[in-house]
Amino acid sequence: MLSLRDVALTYRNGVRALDGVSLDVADGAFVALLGPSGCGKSTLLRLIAGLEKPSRGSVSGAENTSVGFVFQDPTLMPWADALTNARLALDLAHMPRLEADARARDALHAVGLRGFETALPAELSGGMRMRVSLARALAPEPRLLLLDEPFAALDEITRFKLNDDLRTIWMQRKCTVLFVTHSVFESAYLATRVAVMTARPGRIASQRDVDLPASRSVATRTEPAYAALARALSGDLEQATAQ
Ligand SMILES: Nc1ncnc2c1ncn2[C@@H]1O[C@H](COP(=O)(O)OP(=O)(O)OP(=O)(O)O)[C@@H](O)[C@H]1O
Repeated sequence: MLSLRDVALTYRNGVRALDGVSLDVADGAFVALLGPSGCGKSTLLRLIAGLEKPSRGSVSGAENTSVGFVFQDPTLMPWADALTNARLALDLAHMPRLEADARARDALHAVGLRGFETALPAELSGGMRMRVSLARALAPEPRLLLLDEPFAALDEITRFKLNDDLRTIWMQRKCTVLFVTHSVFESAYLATRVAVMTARPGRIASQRDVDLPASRSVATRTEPAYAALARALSGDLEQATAQ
């Protein structure tokens, strides 16, 4: 569905963020992008979303697809309640209020925020604010969901819960997910495939299919197969960073 071929991007200040990225993401896949700090993971997501143009190579497959974007920071409008925040993209698309409200409410329910429609961001915890941000991305029912280290700033308990909820949403909505993370464990837990990036200028150094049962839970985190995968990915990451 989504295909990147030999993509390079050099910023105007001369920083070579990416060089030679090739990646295919099948319809319905959950791909984790794992890489060291500053390797160009965010740049890669912005390219896919059409927010940047490659200096070389091609990005295809996402042009006519609805895309949802979730950033590390929830970036909510502080004066607006959860429902209004979740409705933002629908309002910008001039969707009739009744339908937009229904869709935003559905999205808030999907992320576990039933009953918090009228809460302001300041009245919500960090995890709940991230849930609103996720609902805002989900409300237009995108086929492709791009997440840029969305849970990095959250405590471990909250992050684990959001990991499970994101897996459930992905399975229910059957969308394609591209998830950027620094965490070997998070990538192994979430994805169907993990693509490991090199240090800057970033490219895909290796990819590994995640051969764990589709249903993942707290028990997964202590299974030998999960530990073995995390160990293998740590090795991949070490090798990629040395390149
Ligand atoms: N708009 C820009 N102009 C110039 N340089 C940029 C721009 N955006 C990013 N960079 C540089 O490009 C490189 C890659 O940045 P990017 O944010 O894509 O990396 P990242 O892997 O997501 O980093 P992190 O994991 O730290 O969030 C960095 O060195 C960054 O400073």
